[in-house]
Amino acid sequence: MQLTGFDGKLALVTGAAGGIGAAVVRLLQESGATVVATDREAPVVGASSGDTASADGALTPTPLPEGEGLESRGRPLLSPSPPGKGVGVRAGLATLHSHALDVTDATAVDTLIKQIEADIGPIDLAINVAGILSTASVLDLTAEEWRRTFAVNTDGVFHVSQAVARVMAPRRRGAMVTVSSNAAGIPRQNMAAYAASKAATTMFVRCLGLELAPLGIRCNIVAPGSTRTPMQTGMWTDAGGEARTIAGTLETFKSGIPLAKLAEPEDIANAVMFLLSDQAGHIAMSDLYVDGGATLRA
Ligand SMILES: NC(=O)C1=CN([C@@H]2O[C@H](COP(=O)(O)OP(=O)(O)OC[C@H]3O[C@@H](n4cnc5c(N)ncnc54)[C@H](O)[C@@H]3O)[C@@H](O)[C@H]2O)C=CC1
Ligand SMILES: O=C(O)c1cccc(O)c1O
Repeated sequence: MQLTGFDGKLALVTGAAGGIGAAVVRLLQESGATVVATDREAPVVGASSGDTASADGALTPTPLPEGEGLESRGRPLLSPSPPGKGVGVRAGLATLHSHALDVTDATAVDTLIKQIEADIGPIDLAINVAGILSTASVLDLTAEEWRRTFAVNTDGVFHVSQAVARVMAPRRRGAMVTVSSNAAGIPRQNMAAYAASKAATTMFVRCLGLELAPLGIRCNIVAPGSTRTPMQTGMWTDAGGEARTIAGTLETFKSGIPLAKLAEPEDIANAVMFLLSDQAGHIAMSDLYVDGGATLRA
């Protein structure tokens, strides 16, 4: 099946310097969409041509000189990633813009979205990927860590989704996908703040989807399980990860997954692409689990 609906579209991605965000950006570009890739610091664009990609394919965040306009930050990506690795969308040249965006800052979110609409064009697709992991037992969790986790994972999705909804609503078209987590639905040891923040986000996106569906705007969720990105590998003690409250080896993390392997960032990005595509035209307010079956494991 060839996914369609991306050619000439404008997509905004948050958390684009991370493992999953970088994979989403790559697939969007390959599909012919113009992409505005954002992260706390502006992601380096063109990383899939090999100049700045790290071992896991994540874009390396790099601060940009101040005072540059959006257009000057965008440059065409001349070498799309190798064919065959992504979903079945048409490969082609696409423009990639890079911009710093801290999703916890509602004013910055609003300003950037207005700037994109004025300088580049109407946003057709928005993908919330930015997130942080908090690992502390409830007894140790500080109020500051709780607030910070919600500020990024929940408030951040609210800020971006609301600002995007406000520009999409009058046009009565568009699609949004939010990357939540399978932790949104299952209590997890030492993940109280994270899981609660994702549960709140998941319910927010369902309500958002309910309000926007009559306008023809589809809002959906992708719920990954363990995925091979810096967020995940940071917990592997055998891979030099931090000794966090939740720690284990790759084998420990695989053991809870019926498919007996971790997701790769592209597995998650493929699901995002499907939900954004024309082929998901009747899917709204849905959670798509991409966790190798972990959630329904007895
Ligand atoms: N890796 C995994 O096993 C899983 C990840 N997820 C979710 O997937 C999403 C992507 O995570 P990964 O790519 O795995 O992690 P990652 O750590 O590689 O990427 C997360 C990105 O979000 C960015 N970010 C953090 N705070 C931000 C802020 N205030 N404003 C803008 N950007 C900010 C980071 O700079 C980073 O580039 C997250 O929402 C995460 O919760 C969900 C389930 C499993
Ligand atoms: O399942 C996991 O391992 C996991 C790790 C980090 C973040 C998550 O959301 C997870 O579901």
